[in-house]
Amino acid sequence: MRIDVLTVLPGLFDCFLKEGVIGKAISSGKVEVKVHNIRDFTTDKHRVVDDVPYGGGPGMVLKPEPIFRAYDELTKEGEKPYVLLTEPWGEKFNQEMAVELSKKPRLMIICGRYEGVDERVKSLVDREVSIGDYVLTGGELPAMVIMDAVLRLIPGVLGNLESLRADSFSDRGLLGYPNYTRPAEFRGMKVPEVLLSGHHKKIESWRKEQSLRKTLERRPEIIENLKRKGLLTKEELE
Ligand SMILES: COc1cccc(COC(=O)c2cn[nH]c2)c1
Repeated sequence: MRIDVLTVLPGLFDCFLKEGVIGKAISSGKVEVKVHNIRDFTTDKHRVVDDVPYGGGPGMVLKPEPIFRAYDELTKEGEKPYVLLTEPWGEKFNQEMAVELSKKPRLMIICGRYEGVDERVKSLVDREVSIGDYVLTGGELPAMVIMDAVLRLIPGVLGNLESLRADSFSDRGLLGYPNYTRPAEFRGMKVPEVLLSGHHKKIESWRKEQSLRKTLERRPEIIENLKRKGLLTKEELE
């Protein structure tokens, strides 16, 4: 997968693209992520990327020209990217969308900022995406959240150990089961016996039950959603 990011603050991505699983996925060439400074696509001396809103009102709006110039330049060759725009009022990002996006050969993420982008930029956008109902100073962190969730789903990125994690749970948006590691007892708190039993079938069903119970308690709408989509097996429904 190739991802092009358009932002006025490219420096925010430096650590994210160097460290951890994401850093390895890029250095190994499994994925390609290029961060572009929108300012590099301005033509005026002051490299202006924003301007005051028509109709008045507070703040500034990201101008269309530099973004369109960047889009034209970056889409001259290769596959057309699936374009995301990060803004607070977009479609809510979730694991289902992460799975869908992980199958695209090429993404472009335009990071909103200030009061937002000029509306005409949306003619380039396939999906306006929000990571939550709150307002940040810029769409760069949401872009990193989206890339993190998407890139970890690319085959080979997580490596075989982690990818064996019961992703059939998180892929369906179910909450995770409790995790324990040594010691078996710590400050009087014991690890559940079943996890020490070595009985894999019992352990698997205990984890599934824990995950479903926690999801039903904290996020019943996820269970309802999965029921409606027929994504819960009948024994899971019991
Ligand atoms: C008016 O403030 C704006 C305008 C445009 C972009 C942003 C940054 O994005 C977010 O705040 C966001 C994205 N998903 N969830 C929150 C803020």
